[in-house]
Amino acid sequence: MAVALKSTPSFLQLKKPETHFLLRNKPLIVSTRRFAPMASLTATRSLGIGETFSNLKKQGKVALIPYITAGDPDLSTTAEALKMLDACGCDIIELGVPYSDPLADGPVIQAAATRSLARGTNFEAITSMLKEVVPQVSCPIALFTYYNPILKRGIEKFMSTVKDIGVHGLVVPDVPLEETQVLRKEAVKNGLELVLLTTPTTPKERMRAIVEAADGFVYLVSSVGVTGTRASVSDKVQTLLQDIKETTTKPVAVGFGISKPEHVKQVAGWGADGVIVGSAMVKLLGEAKSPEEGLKELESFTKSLKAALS
Ligand SMILES: O=P(O)(O)OC[C@@H](O)[C@@H](O)c1c[nH]c2ccccc12
Repeated sequence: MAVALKSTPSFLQLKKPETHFLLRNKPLIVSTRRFAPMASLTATRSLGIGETFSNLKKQGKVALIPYITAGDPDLSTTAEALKMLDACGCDIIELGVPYSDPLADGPVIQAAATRSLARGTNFEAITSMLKEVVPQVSCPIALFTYYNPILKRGIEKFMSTVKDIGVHGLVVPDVPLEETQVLRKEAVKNGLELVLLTTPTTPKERMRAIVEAADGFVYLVSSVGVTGTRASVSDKVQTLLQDIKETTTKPVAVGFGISKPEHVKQVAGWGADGVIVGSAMVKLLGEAKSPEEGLKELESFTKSLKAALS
């Protein structure tokens, strides 16, 4: 049963879509992992998002941040994909909780959510998979979910669950900026960093408020509309990056439409601290002839993006 939102999510209005993301960083060298034993679990946590970005910055490196949909094609393949993406040197992983109404997503990620839900993927199954996998992965994982499922579970309960499974972050694409406060308070209470999103149409003042409130890093959407690969990345991103960097020293990662090594190189060259790739990854994994095939294709694609950043 969906919980009615108090106000229309700003992201969905598109005229000034903002979304609030939360991601964490990973240590650059696994041996530098800092463990904070979890109260209720033996699970340990890698470095936070902000720390991972500063590790990368010290080495002049840019974060590679993939997004995949949990349970597509199935949860055991998701578990393998998380470990493989980590082994390929991804710095942060955005893991999507499939939702019936993914309005901010384009056709590829919508289809992935539909496939995953049709298999019966639910939040409980995802969290138990993550309890197993998080300790085996050196890079931080951020759970990506729409706002309704959080409201349905209750923000406090949801946040403590996310913390207990060792997840580092939370991505909520449709929470109105005005309601971020509550989410952020609970996130901070549970040691989670909330990354906020700004877009090409976010007014300067609003962008400043988002940047101010963002933890970890700022998510800059490269183009208006929904997620999905684009033939090229708009060179407006360069100016947008400069505008944001004039207002903050926080790291800025760029997402939407990025699907080739040359896109990754270009965005990194414009000064982005991180590059986010979703649909191109989801397509390889979810639309392959078999899960093994999908993992293989995803691995070589990820390596090609990683090579473009070294
Ligand atoms: O799929 P793309 O165009 O590569 O963009 C990243 C995007 O998938 C990921 O960050 C994401 C998945 N679903 C979202 C919804 C809103 C904003 C961002 C997202």
